[in-house]
Amino acid sequence: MDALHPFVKIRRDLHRIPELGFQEYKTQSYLLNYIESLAGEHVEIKKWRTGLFVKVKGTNPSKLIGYRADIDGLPIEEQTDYEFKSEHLGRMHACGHDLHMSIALGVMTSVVSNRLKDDVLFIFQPAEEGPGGALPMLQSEIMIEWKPDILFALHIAPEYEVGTIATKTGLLFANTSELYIDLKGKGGHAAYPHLTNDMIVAGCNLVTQLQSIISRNVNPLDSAVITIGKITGGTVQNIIAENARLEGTIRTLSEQSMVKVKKRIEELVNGIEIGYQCEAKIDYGAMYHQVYNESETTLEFMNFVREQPDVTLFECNEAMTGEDFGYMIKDIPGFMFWLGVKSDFGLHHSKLTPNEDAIPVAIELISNYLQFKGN
Ligand SMILES: CC(=O)N[C@@H](CCC[C@H](N)C(=O)O)C(=O)O
Repeated sequence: MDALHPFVKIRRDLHRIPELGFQEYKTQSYLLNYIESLAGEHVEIKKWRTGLFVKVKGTNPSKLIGYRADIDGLPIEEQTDYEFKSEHLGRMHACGHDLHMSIALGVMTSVVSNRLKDDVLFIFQPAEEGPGGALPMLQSEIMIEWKPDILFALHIAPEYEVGTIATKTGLLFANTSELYIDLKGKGGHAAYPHLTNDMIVAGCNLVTQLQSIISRNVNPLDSAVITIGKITGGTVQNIIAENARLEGTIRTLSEQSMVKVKKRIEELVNGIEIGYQCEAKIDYGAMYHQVYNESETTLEFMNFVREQPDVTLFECNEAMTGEDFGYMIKDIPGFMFWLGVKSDFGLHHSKLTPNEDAIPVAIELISNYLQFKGN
């Protein structure tokens, strides 16, 4: 039987211990443990909340190249058949951050043993799924001092075969905003609806109305999404619900559409308040800036990928996914790309099973890219 690739083993170790945003204590300690085993005078480690900055010094640096990997998991009960399944009840690495971390550790190992001329900053970022670690990390004293000259990141893509690298210049990921709507009416006996204001009925009606914003208020050529992923409300089956809460997310390709969608949400919620004689509160939670790939660095990377024997470049369209990495490359030139990991189940699914062959492929590609870019 073939021995397990060392970074596949690391991915599996990390897969067992998914933690939510800003609670990544075990993850941080696992990463630290590994990175300290590499450490020498050329490796400088700084902790930032539950994340890490690791600088691998070059031999004669003229720039700092940044590479970011996100580290948090999701509130999902895993349903894979893995023998290395999540050990944390109701938590899962269902967005591939376990692969993102193991690939970054593999690249770091290669850069430490094969130093570049330039410095490389590895950023292990907490809370990508929410409430967002990129912006506070970017504003931290550490990153102000260690501000990369260029910066990149990857995201696994279950829809592409292993060996596919997909990206484009310009807009890659949408603008996002979380959406929380609390409704408060008047509860009462299930048999006396005329004496109550039922927030289950109001909430369901609102969910349906929200869909009309996308179909009737947003230019069809400027896509947007409103997804309500969770509804809670009521107490038991024979009591009319006094409260309901809708939790969702808004995605838009343009920043103007985000403003417009929010304005329409507020108008419709206002209508619900009047129509159902209830009180409503809207909270937008975390918002992420779009991921916009800077032309020069992206084109250079795309040309580099085209020359590599084991990978194929695919020029993809933009996606409605969000990523707070968008904040990091708002002012620092850089890019993000998709890494093919073919899985029958997609991102945020309880049965996501990325093909681990993508791990060595990515480590080799990124290590070679860094040798090309940083020497
Ligand atoms: C790559 C990915 O799946 N990212 C998440 C980011 C979530 C941002 C925030 N919590 C929201 O829901 O708006 C995504 O769901 O796209």
